[in-house]
Amino acid sequence: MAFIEVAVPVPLRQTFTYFSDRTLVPGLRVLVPFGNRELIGVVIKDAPRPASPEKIKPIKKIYDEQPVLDGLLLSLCHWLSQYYHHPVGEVAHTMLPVLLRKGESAQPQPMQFYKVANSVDVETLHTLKRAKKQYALIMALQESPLELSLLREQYSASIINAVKEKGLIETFEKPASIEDKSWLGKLKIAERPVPDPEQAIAVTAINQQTGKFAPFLLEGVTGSGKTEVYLQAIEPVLQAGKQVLILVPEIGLTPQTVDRFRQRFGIEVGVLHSQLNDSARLRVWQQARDGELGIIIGTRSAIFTPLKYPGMLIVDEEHDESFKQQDGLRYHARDLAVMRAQESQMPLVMGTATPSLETLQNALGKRYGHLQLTRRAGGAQVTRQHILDIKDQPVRFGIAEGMLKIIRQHLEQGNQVLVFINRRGFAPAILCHHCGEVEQCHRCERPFTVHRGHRRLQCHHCGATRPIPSSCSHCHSPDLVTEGVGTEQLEQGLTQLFPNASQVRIDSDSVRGKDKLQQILQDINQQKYQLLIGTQILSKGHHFPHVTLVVVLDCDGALFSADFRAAEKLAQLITQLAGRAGRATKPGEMWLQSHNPAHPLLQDLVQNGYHHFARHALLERKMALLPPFQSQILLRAEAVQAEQAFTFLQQARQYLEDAQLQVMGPMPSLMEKRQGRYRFILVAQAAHRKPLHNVVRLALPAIAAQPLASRVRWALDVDPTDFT
Ligand SMILES: Nc1ncnc2c1ncn2[C@@H]1O[C@H](COP(=O)(O)OP(=O)(O)OP(=O)(O)O)[C@@H](O)[C@H]1O
Ligand SMILES: [Zn+2]
Repeated sequence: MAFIEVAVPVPLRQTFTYFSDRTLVPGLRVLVPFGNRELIGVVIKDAPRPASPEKIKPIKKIYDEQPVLDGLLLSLCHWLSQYYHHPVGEVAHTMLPVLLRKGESAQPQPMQFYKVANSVDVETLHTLKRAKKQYALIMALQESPLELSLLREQYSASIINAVKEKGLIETFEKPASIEDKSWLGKLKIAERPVPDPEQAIAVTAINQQTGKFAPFLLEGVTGSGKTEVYLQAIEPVLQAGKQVLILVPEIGLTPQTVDRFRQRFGIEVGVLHSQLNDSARLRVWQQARDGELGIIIGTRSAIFTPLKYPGMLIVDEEHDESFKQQDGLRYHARDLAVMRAQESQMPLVMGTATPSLETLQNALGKRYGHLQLTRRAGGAQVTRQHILDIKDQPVRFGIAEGMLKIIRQHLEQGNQVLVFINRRGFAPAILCHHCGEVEQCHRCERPFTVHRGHRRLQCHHCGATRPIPSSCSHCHSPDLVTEGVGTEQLEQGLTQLFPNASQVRIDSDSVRGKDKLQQILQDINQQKYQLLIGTQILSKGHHFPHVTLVVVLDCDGALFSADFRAAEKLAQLITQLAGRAGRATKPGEMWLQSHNPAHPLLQDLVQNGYHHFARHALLERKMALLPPFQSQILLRAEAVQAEQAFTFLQQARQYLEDAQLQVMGPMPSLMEKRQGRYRFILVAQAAHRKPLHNVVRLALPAIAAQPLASRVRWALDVDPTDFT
């Protein structure tokens, strides 16, 4: 009999001991009794013989023969649990694909596919033409057979059943086997551009470090050919039969990237993103683990993908906020990438035009190799940036007269214009013209956004919606007016102002659905649209060769934010937006509308660029004793009664008092109330990570044992990036 330590997915910072009739290797999944439930846990190691062995319960079931967390991932799991002060059982769960958390087999299973039945002839198909969806399904299957879960995702059960009953489709099974390194035989390098000198230096520098832990910041201005550097740097890695894992902010937003990798190497690329169904996700996980994929591209959680032959890690747009998980285990995928690269002894390339100050500081401090691309690829010119002072200027739909003129010029030359605004919806507020009352979400105490298209008000903080009222909720006057401009209104306005320019709106309301954005992006590059109106989505890595003008309507709000990262984020956004213009042969320009044209941040950015801004911002952070020169840990608490959340943090504060730490708060979060709960934060920071983490580690049990701990919602956030 053996005693085994198991990590169980419960919010307790410990492992639990069970017995088994045989020894078990770490990383296997087991079913264990826990209270009156049974839970799937992960074997951590052998446990010492407990004091009262008769009280130990048996392991009920062993799911795996091979560990689902290999040695390297298991040590990453321990590191995560330590560093983020998070229960190890929950960490192990987070690291696994959903189906494995639920107990599905980790071994590849035969897959059910559908194809068009052999007996179907043209005439039968003809009779289907009126049943449009059934017809579409048949046409799709005729192109290539589809796996069952994918088919279910795209077509309703009734449609699938209808064609099945008519005998038009039939199933077949694909065997479960996975072919180790089968991609290597198919690998062939498509024609590629000759790298310019800076690109060549970067590629060589990376390749000299093969087989070693070597983190690099690839700081390259927008359109400088960073992706081309990745492509050329991974070439020898793939040729040596090793795998490459690439993290990107959001694949839905940059489908072009995946295509570029596929086309360059002619092999299947494993793709992991949020819209993928659970079985497809598990399949990629298996293929990566068993060496069947050479390239895996995924979003944040793809950092947990097991690799049989780890060769290189790439984090594209490393500054992107989506790499930080904002609930549960609040990990930063970029920081984990550093850990993984170190464990597996491989190079890590973090690329961006707008490095986070954390990564930049590591590069400037020589902890990371620093590669720079200072020129745009293929002879494209740098986007010229300007500020338009709109004080006292007449404004229509949020656009100043002067700006309209500039837009008109670009449109008349047959070019595309991108207009950015940070707000979706019709207007960010609706208020009573008689008494001034603003319609607010009671649960968040913030104004409702007006969505004319849906005829509803929506709270952008909690999602609550209700019909647009016909009279003021306070004085009942029917005279309600909207305040400010959102994408919806801007679109209507621009249609009026430029009736001859075809336009498209791109925000999370207008591009719902999987392939819609991809289609729109294609249409944009085929010049179906002249005016592109949208939110942040438009700032992400897209290649728009015909855009020559980018207009930023309103960035003043961010200039006065209480969040110390607001300036960095704004500078990144503006620079990335500017990077969408002038990427090909035509020169591009960007105009920022502002009531504060002399603001030092805007001036610095426009005159000297992000490169200069970021180095200056680092000096400021240093003087202000802020990250990356200080480490922070944040304790958040929220409760229906503000008092409780506040008091909980105030009591917690006592346990954090230490000469080496600076503790700030409790203070209200930037968003003081959300979904009916009041929210407070407590920030602990220190110049060195170690003492900070030690104090927090010792304090946590006492904090968790406070009576209020069970009455408020609270969480710990290590290296926090979000203070809302
Ligand atoms: N050496 C080169 N010679 C010619 N064209 C190149 C070269 N390198 C890259 N390009 C082309 O330049 C364009 C921009 O390159 P790429 O998309 O790699 O830039 P990027 O730095 O990743 O851009 P961004 O960060 O702005 O998204 C692409 O169309 C690419 O094919
Ligand atoms: Zn709300």
